[in-house]
Order: sequence, then C-alpha cells, then structure tokens
Amino acid sequence: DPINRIPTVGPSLPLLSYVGAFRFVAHARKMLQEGYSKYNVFKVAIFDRWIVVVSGAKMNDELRRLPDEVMSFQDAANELVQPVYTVAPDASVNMIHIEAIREQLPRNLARLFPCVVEEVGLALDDLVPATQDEWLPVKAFPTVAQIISRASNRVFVGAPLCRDKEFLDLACKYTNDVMTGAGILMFFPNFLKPVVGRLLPWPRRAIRAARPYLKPIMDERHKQLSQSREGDEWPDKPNDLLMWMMEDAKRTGMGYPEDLLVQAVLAANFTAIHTSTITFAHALYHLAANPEYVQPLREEIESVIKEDGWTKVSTGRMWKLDSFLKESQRMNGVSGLSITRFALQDVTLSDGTFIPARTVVSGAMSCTHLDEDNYANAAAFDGFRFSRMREEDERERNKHHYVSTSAKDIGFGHGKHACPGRFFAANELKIMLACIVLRYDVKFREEGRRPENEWLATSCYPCRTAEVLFKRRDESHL
Ligand code: HEM
Repeated sequence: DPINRIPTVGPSLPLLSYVGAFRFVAHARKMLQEGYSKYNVFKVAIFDRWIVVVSGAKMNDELRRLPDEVMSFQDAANELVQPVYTVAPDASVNMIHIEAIREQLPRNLARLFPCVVEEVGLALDDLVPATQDEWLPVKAFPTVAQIISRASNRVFVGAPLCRDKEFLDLACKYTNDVMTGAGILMFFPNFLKPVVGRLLPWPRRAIRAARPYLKPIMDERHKQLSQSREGDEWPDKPNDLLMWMMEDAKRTGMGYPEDLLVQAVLAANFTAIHTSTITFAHALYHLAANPEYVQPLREEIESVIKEDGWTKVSTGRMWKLDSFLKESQRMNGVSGLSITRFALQDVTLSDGTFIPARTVVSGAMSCTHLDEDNYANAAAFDGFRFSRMREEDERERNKHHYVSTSAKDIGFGHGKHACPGRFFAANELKIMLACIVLRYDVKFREEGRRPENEWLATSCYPCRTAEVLFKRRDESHL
C-alpha cells in the first residue's frame, strides 16, 4: 500500500495502528505537533482510516488549490461525519440550507444586524441576570451555547420561536448528538457504517421533535407564498433562512418539501451552533483571564457607537474587537485540522509525496497558527495583534480582518470551501462580545487563570464546566 511510504506519528503496523488511534483521541495536539515539526507530510491513525496531514502554509495553499474533482470537500465531510446517518438523510443530499447560507445570508447581514443585537441583549437579560452588587457565577459553555442558538435561530426561523426554550434545547442537544453519532461511526469499518448508521436514533428523534415547532410557521408562510405571485411581497414577510429556503423550493419546482425544510433547519443549526459556541467561549475565557483588554475594548466600542450608532458598517470600525476574536481563534480554533479533503484520484504533491485515491488529507491548523514562521511570539495571546498590524502598515489595512483567510490563517478554512457562514458568525460573535464588554465586568474565581482547553481527538474545546463570574456595570453614564 503506497500510503505506508508516508511517515507515521504513532505506531504504523496494521494492528498497532489501533494503539495510535487511541493515543490520538487523548493526545492529538501533541502528535500533530510532533509530525508538523518533523515532516512536510505525515499520517496519523484514527479508528477507521489514516489521515494524511500536510505541514505549513505552503502545503496548506497547495491543498486548498486542488480542484474538487481531485480533492473533494464534500466527500471528506461525508466520509468523516456520515451526515446521511448523523445529521439528516434528505438535507445531506439536497443541501438547500447551504445554498441559503452561501447566497442570501451574507446579502441580508446588514438588515438582520439590529435583530441580532436585540436578541443577544434579551438572551443576556434572561441568562446572565447579574447585578451591580455581587459577582454572579455562570456556567459559561452551556450559557454561551444557549445565547448562540437563540441569536442564530433569530436569523434561521425568526421570533418568537427563537426564544422557545424547548426548541433551543432541542437544537443544542441535536448538535451534540450529531458529534456523538459521527464519533460512534468512526469505530466501524466502512461496510458496517450504513448498518450501524441506520440504528442511530437521534436524527430521527430530533426531526420528529422539531416538526411540531416548525410546521405551523411553515404552513402559514406556505399559505401566504401560494397566494403571492413571483416578486410579490406580503406585508411583514419574514426575512430569515427558513423563508429563503421556502422561496427557493417554490422557485426551483420543489413545491413545499415540509420534511426537507425541517431537516434543513436542524442541519443549519448543526453547522452554526457547535463551531460558534466553541469559538465564542474561547474568546470569553481570554477576556475573563485578561482584564487589561476590557478598558480599550470598551473605549473603542463606546466611541464608535456614540459617533455612528450600532450597525454592521460601524462595527467594521471596531478593529480591536475584530482582532481580539481573531487572535483567540488563532490560539485555539475549533479543531487541530482544517481544509480537510478526500482524494478522489491519486495525487502527487509538490514535495513528491504520493497520495493514493480514497485518502483523507488535511492541513494542521493549530500547528500552522502557532508556528513562529507565521506569527511572531506565536505562543502568546496578544489580543490586539491584528489591529496593530492593520494600524501600522497601510498596505495591511484590508488584510487581517477576522473573516479574512490565508494559507497561514485557516481557522475558517481557506479557498473555495472557506466557511460561508463566517460573515454571519463574525457579526454575531462581535455583537455578543461587545454586549458583554459594555454591560458586565467578568473574571474567573481564580483571577487571571484561564482554564486549560480540553482536546478530544482533533476537537479543541474550552473547559466545558468552567464558571465565569459576571457583575453588571453602572451604565448610567452611557
Ligand atoms: C466561528 C464560527 C465558525 C467556525 C470557526 C467555522 C469553521 C468552518 C470551517 C473550518 C469550515 C471548513 C472549511 C474548509 O475546509 O476549507 C467550515 C465550513 C462550513 N461552515 Fe463554518 N464555521 C463557523 C460558523 C459557521 C456558521 C455560523 C455557519 C452557518 C450559518 C457555518 C456554515 C458552514 C458551512 C455551510 C460550511 C461548508 C462549506 C462548503 O460546503 O463549502 N459556519 N466552517
């Protein structure tokens, strides 16, 4: 097997590779770093396959440039997540939510911005009811997940459903179940995945449970849509992902595919909640552990809002806020890997490495982000690293935005398949961080100490049990 010629981190003999796969679950970060330091291209074992990992910015660029017919993004997602069994059977084949996330969501961001500001404010009122008198301990990770799912669903299905606690719990649980399902299937060889996949109960249960929440809304909209002619607007027509998908379905001759729409709403929740929750909790922990960032952030946010109000455009002038989130994502990320692809044919890389067809290949994200060749003092959190770069060099002014990607900066992937939800995610996370900075002081009980990240295979979670202490600020001067 030509894959044996690629150097391995961990044991490489057939049975011993399972030992490597177990080690990878607990020590992925170390093993990726070991491979990155030693090799241009290396492989690690997971339970059902090898993953070939490329090292460094140059190789990331080479990987992302390979066309879909050679290195496929979608086939990699299918192989690793098995979405037909873990996400939703129909929405994984007919991905109407991806089309809407790619096309309509970015176009509507400015119009939806005030809705997200309102929803985040209301969610904080409910979930973080801190006073000025004493510190309120808040279990940060699940609280962030609730806020993210509420704000995201404001844009996916609108109010009041986005405030329904049971619907949001369902969406968050579904997101975790998708990850559990994908984790379970990884233990089985390819020929058994369809058998075991069909036995996973969660997607079916979630689709059944979500239907009664969505059906009345969809029926009402369908009625209105049937009565309106192409191009006609009805007063107060909702402007959200569900509406865009329903219009698309009508336009493309699918009619009113009820079940597909329910699945697509859930699938959109999966893509948005998991990644955004992890990313925001990482940033919140940096803020709580590093109070020196609070004042400069407050000054920037307050002065921009005072001058120009709070809009998508004015938020673009909050360079420090943007930089803080980007730096947090550089240091932590959601995964040790990015730009993950599946070879549909044999490929020889520029360094001579031969990759046989049907191999999963990926870029070493965390190692790229912590490489001194790419970032000075890379191991240190420097919240205003990117805003300084924009200020110091005029030519750099339009680079280093949170949403920009490059071969050195692959937190949102890079190239044709770079995350299409990142423009929305960046807005949402900036609104959340700004609201928290304006309303509260935050800290950890053990001041200045950020809890260790929890790596589970390639996933890089912030500590999921940590409490952040919140105290409401005196806002009478605002
Ligand atoms: C901070 C939060 C987020 C992070 C860190 C993130 C990260 C990523 C990454 C690394 C990829 C793979 C890119 C590649 O391999 O080149 C991706 C793809 C994707 N993301 Fe995100 N994402 C986030 C938020 C979102 C949100 C909020 C949505 C939806 C509204 C979304 C929708 C998608 C979709 C649909 C894809 C697949 C793209 C394709 O099919 O080409 N993401 N994301």
